Amino acid sequence: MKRVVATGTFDILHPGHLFYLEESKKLGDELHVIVARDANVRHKPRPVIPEEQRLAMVAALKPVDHARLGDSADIFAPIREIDPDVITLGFNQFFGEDDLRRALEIRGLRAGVVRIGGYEGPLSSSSRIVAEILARRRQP
Ligand SMILES: Cc1cc2nc3c(=O)[nH]c(=O)nc-3n(C[C@H](O)[C@H](O)[C@H](O)COP(=O)(O)O)c2cc1C
Ligand SMILES: Nc1ncnc2c1ncn2[C@@H]1O[C@H](COP(=O)(O)OP(=O)(O)OP(=O)(O)O)[C@@H](O)[C@H]1O
Repeated sequence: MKRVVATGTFDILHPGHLFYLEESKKLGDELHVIVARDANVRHKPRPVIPEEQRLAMVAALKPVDHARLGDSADIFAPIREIDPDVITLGFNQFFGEDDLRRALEIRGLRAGVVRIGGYEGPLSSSSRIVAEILARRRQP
């Protein structure tokens, strides 16, 4: 049984998320998704959708076998529990492949790291969807 872990914020779902999760699932038998905690999203504006609601939507997607909220303090705690064969990074995730490989090795975790490509859709980005909503709803 080959386990794959995918991660992300998943604030306002779009086909780019689906593409990332489908490609991740193809790399193994069981796809586990770690959804970022609200408090841990500091590299961009805080998510609009609360963490439990983001988790519920991700868990309902076809390629996803298991989804959970991430740990608040140690991002490697869920990895230790799941013990995946592969961890996928999305095309725009800020973690570097080699940095992540090194961090796993230091902790004695055996997972390989694979970067998934980008999906080209007209509105396949949570922040672009938010920007589009703001632009369309702006009062004249
Ligand atoms: C291997 C790995 C494990 C992660 N585990 C957690 C976690 O336990 N808790 C959490 O809040 N975020 C965790 N994250 C971070 C987020 O899921 C997400 O990748 C990060 O916030 C980048 O978000 P983005 O998808 O918006 O670029 C993890 C990321 C990686 C790469
Ligand atoms: N268009 C896309 N193509 C492929 N993968 C994507 C796409 N958009 C997001 N992903 C991947 O899905 C996962 C979760 O993405 P995230 O929650 O950061 O959404 P996002 O749309 O990229 O957000 P934002 O626009 O705010 O940066 C990440 O691994 C990310 O790389």
